Amino acid sequence: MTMKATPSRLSTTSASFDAEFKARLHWSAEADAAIEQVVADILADVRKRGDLAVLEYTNRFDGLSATSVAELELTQDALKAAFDGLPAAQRDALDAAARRVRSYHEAQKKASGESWSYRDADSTLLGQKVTPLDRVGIYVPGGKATYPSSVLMNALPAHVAGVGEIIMVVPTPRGEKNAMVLAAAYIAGVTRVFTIGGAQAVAALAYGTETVPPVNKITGPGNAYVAAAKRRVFGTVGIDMIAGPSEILVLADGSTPPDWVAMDLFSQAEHDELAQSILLCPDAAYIDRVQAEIDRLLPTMPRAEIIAASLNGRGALIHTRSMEEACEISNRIAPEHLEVSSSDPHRWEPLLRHAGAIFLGAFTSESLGDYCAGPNHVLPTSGTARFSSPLGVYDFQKRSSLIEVSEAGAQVLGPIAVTLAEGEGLQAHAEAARLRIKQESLA
Ligand SMILES: NC(=O)c1ccc[n+]([C@@H]2O[C@H](COP(=O)([O-])OP(=O)(O)OC[C@H]3O[C@@H](n4cnc5c(N)ncnc54)[C@H](O)[C@@H]3O)[C@@H](O)[C@H]2O)c1
Ligand SMILES: N[C@H](CO)Cc1c[nH]c[nH+]1
Repeated sequence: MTMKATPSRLSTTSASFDAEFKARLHWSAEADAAIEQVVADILADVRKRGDLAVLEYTNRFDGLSATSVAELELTQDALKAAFDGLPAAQRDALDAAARRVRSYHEAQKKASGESWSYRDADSTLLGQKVTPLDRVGIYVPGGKATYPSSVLMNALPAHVAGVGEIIMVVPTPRGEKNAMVLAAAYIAGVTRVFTIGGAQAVAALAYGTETVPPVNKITGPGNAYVAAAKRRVFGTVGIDMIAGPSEILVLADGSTPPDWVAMDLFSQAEHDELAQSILLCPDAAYIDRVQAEIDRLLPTMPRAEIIAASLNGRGALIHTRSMEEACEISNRIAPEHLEVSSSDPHRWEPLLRHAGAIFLGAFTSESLGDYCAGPNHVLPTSGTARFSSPLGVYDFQKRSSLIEVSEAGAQVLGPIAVTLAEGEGLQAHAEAARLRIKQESLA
């Protein structure tokens, strides 16, 4: 039987558009009660039984027969050996990608990640001290594909931030270790690596076990189980964002070759059956041509089954009245990746407000951002780009306010604080400020 991928065809002029659009829109782990229940049970079990539970789930879900979690830790020698053993082309590509990702994040740190302070005229000092996190856990997915690029995207900004210890987890289904993943961990200076994944790995990092140290924050992308687990451990640890199944939205004016657009839609669909690829375009004939390219190209794809499941289940080709309307719908979707496939991308960019990353112009395939453009590929999904940002150096830092009030400053601030504290009925607050006000200022 020939496999077909026919994303839903919608039109904004149809009376049923809003309902159909809503039905297609966001997948969310919250909506999937079965996943939520499985994840809640795994988290509780790991919290209670530690290593033993991690071991059982890892053996069950990843098809291993390990006898201890310690056995699942990789040594630094193993990481180096993987790097040394790579074919030169792979080593060079990893090095080149790492250089670009590092430079981008160094620039990001300079722009917004440094401590700052200033003094008032009375020499009171005010500012913010930025400190790196002590220990972070980075999740590198590994169930349906392997992600050396996600090792770099997680670990390099952590390094640039100055994080003390970087603990990486990555599932290795059937015990198959990917040499590029290990080599990327070596290049990016990861401190410890455990070959565990899913909700059990998130739990181990959040609560700690006999073998896996507890971390301050967990970052990184993953499938629906990982996304649900991260959401649930928030509060015990920090998390970066919800970075679940991948998404692409292509906003096309019809000027890009349709096979380029079809392949860009495939590029995210091939991650996961739950991934989402959407095309928005005011030209119905162009949408037909993209569908024809989907039909032509699908049989050539090694991951055709996953692509077809994703496009049939969650994909959409949406005919809009205009590019302006396409931009407005894109803002409602708030996609992880937004490609502006237009001959005049800068005309539309100012209209676009919500997206994890915006790719401008026909030559900017989203996949270049996945690997080596420089910005981070760990991005918010499921509409969370309305309030979340790409993973960055700032995720691996925290800030403390700095306040040093001079004696003169205490005379200015004290009376204000006294009045407000008394207004709140908090007498000790008022007295603490009053004690520092000189008698002559009170007179
Ligand atoms: N948003 C982003 O920034 C971004 C970046 C890269 C990848 N991704 C996404 O990451 C995901 C990677 O998913 P993956 O599956 O390849 O790897 P993964 O590592 O996220 O998940 C694999 C793990 O899921 C768990 N699991 C699988 N089936 C289970 C079940 N029935 N019950 C309990 N646990 C189960 C297992 O523990 C397994 O080890 C994809 O959805 C991809 O689109 C997102
Ligand atoms: N597209 C993913 C983010 O959703 C990142 C990635 C890694 N490798 C390939 N792609």
